[in-house]
Amino acid sequence: MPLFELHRILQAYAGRTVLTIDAWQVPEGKIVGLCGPNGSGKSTLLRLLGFVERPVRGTIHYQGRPAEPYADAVRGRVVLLPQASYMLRRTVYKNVAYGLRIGRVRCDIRQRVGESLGLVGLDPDAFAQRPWFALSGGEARRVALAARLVLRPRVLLLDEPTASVDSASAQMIQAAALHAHRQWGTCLIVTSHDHHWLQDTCDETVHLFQGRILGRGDFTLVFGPWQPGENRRLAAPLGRDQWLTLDPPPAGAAESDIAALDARHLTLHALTDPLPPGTAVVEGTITALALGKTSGQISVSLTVGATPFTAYLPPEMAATGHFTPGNKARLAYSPDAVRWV
Ligand SMILES: Nc1ncnc2c1ncn2[C@@H]1O[C@H](COP(=O)(O)OP(=O)(O)OP(=O)(O)O)[C@@H](O)[C@H]1O
Repeated sequence: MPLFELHRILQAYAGRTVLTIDAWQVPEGKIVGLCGPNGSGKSTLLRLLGFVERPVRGTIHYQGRPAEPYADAVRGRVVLLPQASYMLRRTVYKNVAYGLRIGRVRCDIRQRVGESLGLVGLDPDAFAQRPWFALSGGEARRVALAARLVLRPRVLLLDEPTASVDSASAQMIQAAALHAHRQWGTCLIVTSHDHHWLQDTCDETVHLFQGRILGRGDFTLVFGPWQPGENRRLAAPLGRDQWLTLDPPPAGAAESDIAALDARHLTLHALTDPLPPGTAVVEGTITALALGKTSGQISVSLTVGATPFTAYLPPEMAATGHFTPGNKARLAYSPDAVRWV
């Protein structure tokens, strides 16, 4: 049975639709990443999954049953860490213990609070009695996470958990979330712009764009503006002498249309390699490599002009040593493999 099952979801604010998901399922115990540009609906989706907000239309089943915001079945079990987490005007200890107290969880509260602070790398002796205002931004973020971990939730929804914290705090936040996953089987659903972290950590990554799920995996978005190119194709300038050429959308060319290229449809080539027939090509500089946690797939980030692309590197090609950060490489694609969004 899926942990979450979304059916014909629509969310709108002040009459403006910001999220539409026809059908989507999240399996038990997984780590799912949500990525996509600003405003694509990631936080909105997390709020719906966290049952702190009701969709305008559609149903969300949790463990096979339709669930409502703040229902008993989800309270304390499905827990959201929002981007801007609110702290009670009390000590760190009281902030972390709060969820246990209001949920009347039977446990040794002092021990659990100490454990949770330890998990996020904060020494309970030094931090438990600190007032809420005597914390740095990174410490406050970790206290907010400790206040969720103390509940040992079934689902932990993390909205940009490592945004605007330093790398040491980010590592502690990531390690604490993974501890929950390993120790208690907590399902993690994480939004992040840190592509490499998602790649390293997640069983699957879902790409959102303009309030819709584009698909699983990595996509490159090309925003145009589109111009008439050769063979009745459209072309978008990417950089000096670099053009992405695509077949026009079926409804006709619109300058504002956005193209999505699935990383699975891009192939990487060294500059001297022959190219597959019928493909178009762009040349870029490799900026990073990452190894997918479950897929074992090596993903390569390249920039072509200012546009970041992601492609997958077959293991036999990795051994050639061509595809390392700083090197140039070519990306071949079939112009009819593109999706217009
Ligand atoms: N409470 C609200 N009232 C009105 N509009 C909202 C509200 N919350 C979100 N929106 C709008 O919904 C859209 C999706 O916002 P959301 O925060 O879900 O995007 P996001 O992908 O999380 O963005 P970011 O990466 O910037 O955090 C945006 O256009 C935003 O302005």
